[in-house]
Amino acid sequence: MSADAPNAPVAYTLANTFIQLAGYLRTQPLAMTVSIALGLIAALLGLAWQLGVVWLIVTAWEPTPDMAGMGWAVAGIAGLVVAGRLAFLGSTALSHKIAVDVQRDLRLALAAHLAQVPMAVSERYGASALRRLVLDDVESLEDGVAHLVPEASANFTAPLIVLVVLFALDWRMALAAALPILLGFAAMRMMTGNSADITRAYYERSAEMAARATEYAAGLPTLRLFDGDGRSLLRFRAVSERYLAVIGDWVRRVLLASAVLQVCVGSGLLLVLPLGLWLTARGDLAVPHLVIFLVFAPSLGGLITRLPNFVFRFAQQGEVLSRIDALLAEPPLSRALSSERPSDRTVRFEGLGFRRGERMVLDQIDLVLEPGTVTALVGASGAGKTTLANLLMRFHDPHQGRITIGGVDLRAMAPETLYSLVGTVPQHSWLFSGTVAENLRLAAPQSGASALLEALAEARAESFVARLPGGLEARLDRGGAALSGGERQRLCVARALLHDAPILVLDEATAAADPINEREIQRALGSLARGRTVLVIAHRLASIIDADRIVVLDQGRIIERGNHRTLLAKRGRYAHFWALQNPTMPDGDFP
Ligand SMILES: Nc1ncnc2c1ncn2[C@@H]1O[C@H](COP(=O)(O)OP(=O)(O)OP(=O)(O)O)[C@@H](O)[C@H]1O
Repeated sequence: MSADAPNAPVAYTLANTFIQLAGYLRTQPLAMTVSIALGLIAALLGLAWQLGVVWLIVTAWEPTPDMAGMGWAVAGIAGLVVAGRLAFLGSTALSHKIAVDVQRDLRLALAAHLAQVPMAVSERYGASALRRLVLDDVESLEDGVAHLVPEASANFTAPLIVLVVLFALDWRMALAAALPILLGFAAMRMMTGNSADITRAYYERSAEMAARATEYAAGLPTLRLFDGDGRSLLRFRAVSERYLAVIGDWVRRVLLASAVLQVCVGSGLLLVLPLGLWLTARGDLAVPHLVIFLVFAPSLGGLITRLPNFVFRFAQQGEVLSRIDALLAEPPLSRALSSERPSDRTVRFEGLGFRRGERMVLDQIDLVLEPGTVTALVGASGAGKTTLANLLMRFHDPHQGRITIGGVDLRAMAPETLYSLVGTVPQHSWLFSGTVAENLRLAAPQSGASALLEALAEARAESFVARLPGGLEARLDRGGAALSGGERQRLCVARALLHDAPILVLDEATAAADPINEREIQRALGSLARGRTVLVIAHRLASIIDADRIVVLDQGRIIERGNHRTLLAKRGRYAHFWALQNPTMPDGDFP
């Protein structure tokens, strides 16, 4: 849901965002009601002490002022001021507490939602945008929840009450007091245009800059080698300049608008004072009423000076909320759960098709992975191997056909069931910031230290983990950046061993390893694969010559299948790949 229709009136923007923000607060209705009520009480106490000031002025004007009464009034005013401040502090303290809870719940909701939507969604957003959304955007809601909702309730209610009371006292004077506000509104609207447009442009440019900065930092080693003339720096500069242009435009408009506003606010008394004196001289306005107008008319001016700031902050919140809502509105993978249990561990791809845009990247795939067998996927880059493996892990749902395990469609299977059946050692071994043990227990939370060490030994990772300071309790930061690619991969093999899923997806699991590491990993994978149903993607054909079945993909279709010997004998695409990778091996000389 968009926070703001294009060119929507300011009041619509404010009300819409207010309602959206309030929607996020519905989990804490009592706390929020108390916070808003305290804000209102603070505003009413503010009006009350100003009325006290009116009474003091009128009393002091009398020929024989009531000195004792004035003394009490001063004490009362002081009390009201203090009580007003306390009520306001109570309101914001409570709203800050609510903001922290709302932010925590929202981050958890976003993380949980991201785990349920197709991977295509996170691919579309990109890591930088998702990080901004979950961290920065949710963080910036603090302003909306902790400040804007209670402040807006108080700051707008009090002037509205004042306006109603002033109109009840004397409509001509009230109109004179309100006229600068109406002029100010109109001028501000003309100067700033649609503040939602400005904040959207601001966000887009700053997101572009963040993405470029991340890309620049990540690509520095490559850029140093290839970018001697600093072209990429120039590109980054162009992005920064676009960002500065948006800020410059905004500052110019705001400066002009606020100058106009100051004039309007300053002119408030210019109308009220002469009109009031004239009406009083004619006997049309009582002196106490004149004093009320003189005291309260400037507070209406105060409202309008705060308004641009409120409008901008509300528009900013509206933008943030629309981004968060858009992500939460991404439909999750379907969960048409079936009570049927998989009858066995046979995996079937039946008439499978998957599109990227208009292009079929997998088409008419029929394939059976028999329990306890190893099936290797082979094919040129872009043939669809990773996509097929990802579909088995249900990162996406197929557009045609289906995948079943033991006769049950993946779409009807509870995610817990699916992920207890299917494990993986991914292409890019992923470790999170935490200890080695915590990383391993992600797969099997209940495992004791001895089970972890056993898995590490089987994954040929025991000796390098023992060398880390703290061993199992050694901390891994930045995705395990301090480890080599092969070491990270062996930890992932250990994690997969602990996961103990009967079906395993291996995506180029030895790609990151040196020859010694590779031998170690092959051994580790050998133990991992034993007795399991394995789907392996391997570019190096030497590592899959013992596979029970090799499937050759080309542009999303299966073009050959068989074992190493039968495929070589066929002298088709697989034999061609083999010859390319093993040029020294004579034709027909099979290992
Ligand atoms: N996120 C994406 N968005 C759009 N197209 C994609 C995306 N990921 C993959 N593709 C396209 O889908 C097709 C299949 O890609 P896939 O990664 O499955 O191939 P692959 O055989 O695993 O290639 P490689 O061996 O290079 O990893 C390719 O044409 C690729 O360009």
